[in-house]
Amino acid sequence: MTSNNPFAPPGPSGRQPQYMTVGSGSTSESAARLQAMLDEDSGYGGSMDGEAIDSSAWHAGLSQDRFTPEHTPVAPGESNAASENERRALASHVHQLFYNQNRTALGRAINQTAETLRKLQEMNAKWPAHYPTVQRPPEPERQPKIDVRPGLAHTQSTMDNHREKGKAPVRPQPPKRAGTSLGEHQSADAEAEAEASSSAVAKQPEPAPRLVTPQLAQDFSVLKIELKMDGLAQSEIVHSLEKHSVASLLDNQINNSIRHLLALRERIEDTSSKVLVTGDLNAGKSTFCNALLRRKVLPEDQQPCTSIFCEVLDVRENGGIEEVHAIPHGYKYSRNDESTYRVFALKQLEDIVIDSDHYSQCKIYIKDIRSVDQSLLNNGVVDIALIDAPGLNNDSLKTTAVFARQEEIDVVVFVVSAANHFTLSAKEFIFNAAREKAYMFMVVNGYDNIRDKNRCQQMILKQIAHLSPATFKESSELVHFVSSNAIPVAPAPDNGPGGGSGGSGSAGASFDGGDDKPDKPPSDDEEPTGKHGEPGSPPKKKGKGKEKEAQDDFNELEASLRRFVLEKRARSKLAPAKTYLMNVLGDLGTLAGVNRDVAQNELDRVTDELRQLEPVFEKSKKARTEADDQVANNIEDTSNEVYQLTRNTVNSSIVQVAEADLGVDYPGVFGAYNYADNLKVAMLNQITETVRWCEERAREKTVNGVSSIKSLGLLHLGDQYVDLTFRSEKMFRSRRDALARQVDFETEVSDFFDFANIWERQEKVAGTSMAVTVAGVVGSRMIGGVGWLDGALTATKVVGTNNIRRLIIPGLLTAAMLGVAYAVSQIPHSLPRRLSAKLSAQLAQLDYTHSNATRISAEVRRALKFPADKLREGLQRSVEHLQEQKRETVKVQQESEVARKYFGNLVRDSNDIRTRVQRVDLEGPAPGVAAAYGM
Ligand SMILES: Nc1nc2c(ncn2[C@@H]2O[C@H](COP(=O)(O)OP(=O)(O)OP(=O)(O)O)[C@@H](O)[C@H]2O)c(=O)[nH]1
Repeated sequence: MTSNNPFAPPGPSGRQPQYMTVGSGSTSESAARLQAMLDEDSGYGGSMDGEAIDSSAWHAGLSQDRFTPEHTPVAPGESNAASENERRALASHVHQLFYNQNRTALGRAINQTAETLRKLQEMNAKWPAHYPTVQRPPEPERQPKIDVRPGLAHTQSTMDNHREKGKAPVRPQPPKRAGTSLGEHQSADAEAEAEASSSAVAKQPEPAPRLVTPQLAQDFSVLKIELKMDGLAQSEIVHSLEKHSVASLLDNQINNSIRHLLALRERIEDTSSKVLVTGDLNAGKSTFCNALLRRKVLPEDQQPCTSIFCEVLDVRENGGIEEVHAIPHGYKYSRNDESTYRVFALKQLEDIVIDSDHYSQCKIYIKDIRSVDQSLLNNGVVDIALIDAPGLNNDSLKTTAVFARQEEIDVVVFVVSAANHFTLSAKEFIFNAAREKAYMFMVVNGYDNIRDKNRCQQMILKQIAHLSPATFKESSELVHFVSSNAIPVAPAPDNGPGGGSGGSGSAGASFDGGDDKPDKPPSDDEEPTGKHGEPGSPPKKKGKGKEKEAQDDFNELEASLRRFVLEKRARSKLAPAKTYLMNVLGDLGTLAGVNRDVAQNELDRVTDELRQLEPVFEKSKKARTEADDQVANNIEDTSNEVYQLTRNTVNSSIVQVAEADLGVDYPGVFGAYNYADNLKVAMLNQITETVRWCEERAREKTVNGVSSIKSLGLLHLGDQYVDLTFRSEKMFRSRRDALARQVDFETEVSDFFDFANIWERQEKVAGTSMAVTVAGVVGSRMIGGVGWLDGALTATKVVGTNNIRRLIIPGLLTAAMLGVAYAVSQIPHSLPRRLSAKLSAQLAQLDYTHSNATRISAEVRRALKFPADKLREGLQRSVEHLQEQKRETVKVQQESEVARKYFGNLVRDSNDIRTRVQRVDLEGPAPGVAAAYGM
């Protein structure tokens, strides 16, 4: 298409083609302003708290979804050519197509985003995501969920004061993943970002583990975690939260987000637009609604009557049946479920609207008697529902305010009495609603009653300027001074809502103005009615009657309202979805980016940790084996050594006990037996003492052994080695005096005379005679009891036959005496030997040496075994601990690997969806339209 195409917009067209204008020619400029106004409307249609619609690029164009009726009311003198109408109809269809395309694209994006969020939930359950906390600046206004009305600002400042004044709360130890958060291991980007930030931020206390930079936290809009706790700053609360708590908060947030996305999907799929008509009691709301419908549907009365919300819908939505569905309190309306409402005929409406005791609202299905191009309800493009609200008074003010905030309310029409102006309730309502919906459609009704119309306009506009500056700015388009009762309406159904301005019965054709028109015909000197406040706006033709003027004004209002509703629809339905999607996907991207980096950091950290852990683990295993061997050897060597030492020492002690100076004095032959007993005791003591000495040595060796085990422990376990107090005195507590009981031998006479030994000894001793020898021999025989005769014979042999007779008697005596004396004198020498020999024999029989050596070495072994076992346990524990650490680290490594991949993909996916959402152009002309019109 070229610029000379027959559909080219007439007149100088800026960004707004003229053929788009609905209504009189005089409104095109206003319409253009409305577009500009919509550009700036950041609150209207916003469905979420704080949800901002970035409409800076908004401009009116072909893309705008608007009703282009075949017989659009036009200003006098404007061409209403068929081609114009066709073009408008065509444009309307194209716009609808474009709207549908956008709606489908957004619907698909919503599904994908919800699915992505669900997957994030699953991931978050396995790998608790790191979450940037909201580190709110101290200004009270930054508190998003707290009323921004100045009066309430102190709420937040109190919290901050708490934070400043209160002592810093004790923060728990960081969770395990501490080292991996960007707060500590910032990625290059995050670092650059941190550097770019103010020094104040840099001076902030060390970011807590799971926090990322505050800047990132600020970026979050939808998935922001809001926490409130008295006296604690947000960040401090999150600081103190364990990672699973953060994860469950995020999970909760995701749930909310998914819920909201589904609500948005429902909303964009909903083809209807709801217009809430509210205002003071008796302002003429019902009359206004009836005028819009050109039919007397709602009861009008001079006294307050509407006390429930009455929603007027097109009859097609109820299968073509005109009726009223009254919804009792506590029921959620569902048209297909008759148990949720009660059905009444239209004529019963009068009774229903006042019955607020039983019903909360009602749905009125009516047939709009006007044609599709004139009808507001049945306009061929969008299903509009008109909601007549109860007059604002103390009871319903709150309810209406809540109602007005509902997402499905696209437009609020405020009806104010021209005579009464704004009441306190009205002001309060507008002030509150202005936060949600920046623009409001104002209908100043009952204008016919006003004589000084200029003054009235000025006063009302002044009030509007104060109450809703945005609306005031566009007052020419949004503020209308009309007389609703001047509009001819079709009569009420039989016995239906009575009173008011029932028309002649020919719908939309009769302009008789009704019975109760208070106006008299205008006089020439009367102020002209018409658009207010527009400099240079042409005065109304004076020749025409007031009725016609009032109808023109109302027509103008209708055109503006239709524009407002239809144009708003695209923004109020699609824009919140787009904005929310952009926000949530932006958040997802940020969250994913942060977590991808965290996962990467974590992966790097654990990989590094594993690299370091591997040799430590191997070393620990080796140490365990080595120390095990060393300890075993230590025990073996020590106990063997102790065994040998004991054995040798005790053996030699036994052998030498006879020679040892036992300190027992020989009291003489008469105390020989005592001497023998004492000797025995002394010998036993000597041997016992030797054993004790061995035990002492064994104790020393054990102490050495224990300390060498300790050094092994310290060497291999370091700090983890648990030192044990070794109390060596507890060793060898028993069996030390057992020997005396075990050894049991009697001293015999023969023990006193060790002849064999004496013989040996006398040869060595000088001066001993043969007689001694003889005496010894004889004596020994005699004493030995072998027989004295043998001894005598032997002596004969020795002495010789010749001397025998001479020597026999004295010699024998002497010899015997000498021998006995000698033997007796040898008792101190003989007895110890004999006793020691006997002792030795008995000890040998008792296996004394071996059993003591075994006992002592066993005790040593036992004493060493305890610390050795402890050391082994410690080493084993250390190995197991390292093994566990390794297992854990490998697990974290695998999880981080998975998380890194997942979040990497999430970054990509969320960006992809976001790009697609971004491409959904709610602002510019549809590409098809642009092409068709050569734009
Ligand atoms: N003169 C004049 N009277 C009007 C106009 N609009 C409505 N009225 C009358 O004002 C009275 C109240 O009108 P309603 O439409 O019932 O007012 P309402 O705001 O719906 O009242 P409630 O729903 O009870 O709050 C009726 O008697 C109407 O006929 C108007 O533009 N001019």
